[in-house]
Amino acid sequence: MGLNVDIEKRFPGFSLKIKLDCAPGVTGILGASGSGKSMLLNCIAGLVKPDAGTIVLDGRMFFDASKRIHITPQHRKAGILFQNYALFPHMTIRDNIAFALDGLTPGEKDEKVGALLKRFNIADFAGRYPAQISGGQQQRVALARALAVEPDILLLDEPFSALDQHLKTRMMKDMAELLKDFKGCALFVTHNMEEAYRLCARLVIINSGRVEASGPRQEIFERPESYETAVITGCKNIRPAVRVSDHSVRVPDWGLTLTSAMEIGAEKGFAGIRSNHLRLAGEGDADNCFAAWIADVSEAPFTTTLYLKPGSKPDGAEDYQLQCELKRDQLREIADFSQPVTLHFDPAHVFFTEH
Ligand SMILES: Nc1ncnc2c1ncn2[C@@H]1O[C@H](COP(=O)(O)OP(=O)(O)OP(=O)(O)O)[C@@H](O)[C@H]1O
Repeated sequence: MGLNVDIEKRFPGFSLKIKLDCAPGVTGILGASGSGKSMLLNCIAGLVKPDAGTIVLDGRMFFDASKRIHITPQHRKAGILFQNYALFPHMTIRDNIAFALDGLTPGEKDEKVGALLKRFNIADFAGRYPAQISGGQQQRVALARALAVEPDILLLDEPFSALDQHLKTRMMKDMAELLKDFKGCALFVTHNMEEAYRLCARLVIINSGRVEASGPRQEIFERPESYETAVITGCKNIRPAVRVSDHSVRVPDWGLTLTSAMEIGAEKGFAGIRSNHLRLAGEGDADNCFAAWIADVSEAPFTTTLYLKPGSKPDGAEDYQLQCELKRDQLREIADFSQPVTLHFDPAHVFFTEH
């Protein structure tokens, strides 16, 4: 059971070559802009035809280039939700939802659409056109339409990116509920690490049309195996490093030798620590403590990021090499800090990737 993709698609200047096996559940797809995430979803949905390979869902062949099998999008029973909602502008909300329902009597159709309108709290606008409702309401209509076909697979391509923060939080909660009840495979493309972490049990990292890494989300975040995986999952502090011993690495750019709880296997690679794991040293921190100067400070509603230079005084706000993200209440404690501050690189969170 699950989704098995092994495809190639070539364009001038870009090629997608993806091999991927997804178990039922939510798989997050992360990757830089232009890395091929939407193209992958479009191939699975049947909107783009690969040049070679196979796509199989729960044993059903969607696509097999060698046997010339290419099931139409309508017959794949994929629930698709794209970032721009893709509602038909000339159809009412009710007709948009009913559009994909084949093989039902008018009575059955009405009953089904009525239930979806109610479930997604959009019954009041059933007779309006997409341009006459808000972005959040449009997104709920698109979700209702995606679920109308009772999909075997859900393909969600940055579904919240056009929503404001308040709506995004609400939709994310609704989506989490919905995905909990969904028994099939769901692929969820996002650039947002919080969304990826909250909604996805597993992650696939796409880099230049290839699978860079895949695995349980915690593993991917805690122990990225490549520089690209670390950067794509949002790591701000990662630099070339040289192995010193089984558990220590030298990072020349930072002028530091760090201890890591993880065993360091290769001679050369990259050492990193996520900005939320880099802390100001407290009592009892002994290993991995180093002096650093604050080059700049950036405040968000609940967090503050310090831009730091280890060792010597910075020449200006841009002269920093490390980022340390603190919660607001932590900041209060350091309101009177004197410089340089002492940073603590928790060995449990210092990771090392091979080249
Ligand atoms: N029809 C096409 N012809 C040629 N190249 C294309 C075509 N469609 C997409 N591409 C290219 O394929 C690459 C992957 O595009 P895709 O939309 O899958 O990226 P993405 O990872 O979804 O990006 P984003 O995060 O910005 O949405 C891009 O470089 C894009 O320019």
